[in-house]
Amino acid sequence: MIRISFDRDSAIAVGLMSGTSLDGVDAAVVRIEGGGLSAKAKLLHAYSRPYGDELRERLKDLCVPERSRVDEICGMNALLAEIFAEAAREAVRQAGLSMQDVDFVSSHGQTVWHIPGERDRTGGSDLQSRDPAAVRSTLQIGDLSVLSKRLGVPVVGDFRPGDMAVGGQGAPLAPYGDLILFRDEARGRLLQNIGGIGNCTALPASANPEDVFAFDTGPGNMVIDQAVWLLSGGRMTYDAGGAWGASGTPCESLVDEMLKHPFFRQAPPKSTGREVFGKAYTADFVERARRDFALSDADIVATATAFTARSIAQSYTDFVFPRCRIDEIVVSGGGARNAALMEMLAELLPEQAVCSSNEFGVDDDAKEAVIFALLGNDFLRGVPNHLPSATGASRPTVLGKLALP
Ligand SMILES: Nc1ncnc2c1ncn2[C@@H]1O[C@H](COP(=O)(O)OP(=O)(O)OP(=O)(O)O)[C@@H](O)[C@H]1O
Ligand SMILES: CC(=O)N[C@H]1[C@@H]2OC[C@@H](O2)[C@@H](O)[C@@H]1O[C@H](C)C(=O)O
Repeated sequence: MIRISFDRDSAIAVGLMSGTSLDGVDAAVVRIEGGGLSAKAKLLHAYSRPYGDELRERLKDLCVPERSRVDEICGMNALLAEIFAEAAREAVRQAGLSMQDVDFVSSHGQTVWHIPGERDRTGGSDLQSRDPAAVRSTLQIGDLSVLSKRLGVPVVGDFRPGDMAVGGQGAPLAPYGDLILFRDEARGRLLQNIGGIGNCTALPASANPEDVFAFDTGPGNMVIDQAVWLLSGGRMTYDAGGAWGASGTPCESLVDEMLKHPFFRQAPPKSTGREVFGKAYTADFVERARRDFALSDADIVATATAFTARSIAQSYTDFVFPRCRIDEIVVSGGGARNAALMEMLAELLPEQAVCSSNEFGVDDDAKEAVIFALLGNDFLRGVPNHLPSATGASRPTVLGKLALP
């Protein structure tokens, strides 16, 4: 086995995360002490570089098979890396550091497609006749070599395929970092990230790695964002502060119907994405809301918000609360800024304190970027950096790939 030598106890890393909401790339400059589950991370600076409307729409289309083009995926792989490099450089500058101070960058990349499990075994053991669109696989773009050559530092990335190669779903990976950052001896914590997709990590009090479980709860802001974009004729990309949603009344019977989607019944481990709750899903939802329920625009946004809140709460009732005691729900991701959504969640979950990860010293916007810095740190130390209990992998293994400058 090749083991990369990484013998320093403390490193400065930049974690990069471009998530499913396609709002931009988050960069976290982090000082990491040690490695593995006892690593300590201190966020030195968080920076987000937003994507303009044109780039966001291009990226959305790349994630829709009918509109996606292979030449554009190829080019976007290089282009996004250039954009990530600019974001990393700016984050480091704003932290008062220079690239010479940075030991490594660790990049999640941008997911364009994700097939968490084998859907179709047609062809059986004859590999050549298998349907490739049904093979367990995942694609994150933002080329690691381009990033490394531009920044002049080693870049770790492409974490998900390694988990799939040992039978996992390639997601969620954040629970490993949640365990490092939020484990508590006395209190059971549920970490809820609300990005494009919603995902939660259950950390029972004094959890060992095998006690942690995690899964995607369904859409995070994805349906709200897309509804807002459609209803505003492309002028708004999200519901700032949840104001539009708060001005309407949710149609609970439509939410009841939406919660019948098979994803919500599926037991964890499970993951989802833009393939399921993307543009087409929301276009159908908006059309039905108008045609069958005669909802106003404000009521449609309120209904999308209630759908997100109830899908999260229902996931806990079905899959978390029967398994372990939870005292606190710690929300991170851009959804923590949607007051209407946060209020609905607090109302649906009266037994637990619902708070933001900011209260634990982890910037709610930067949490995932910090976690990817931790994953890169462990890759360089040869330490397994995922939780098979969360992804369904058959064994712990070291995830990631390395590009050198
Ligand atoms: N002030 C705000 N008010 C309401 N919503 C907001 C606000 N700021 C951000 N958001 C929402 O948060 C989203 C971005 O969240 P985040 O950056 O956590 O997602 P992501 O990392 O791209 O997604 P994922 O975690 O699913 O990969 C935006 O698309 C928007 O819907
Ligand atoms: C394939 C993919 O990119 N999945 C993302 C996405 O965004 C949220 C949710 O869906 C989660 O499964 C995952 O990201 C986080 C960081 C994870 O792996 O834990």
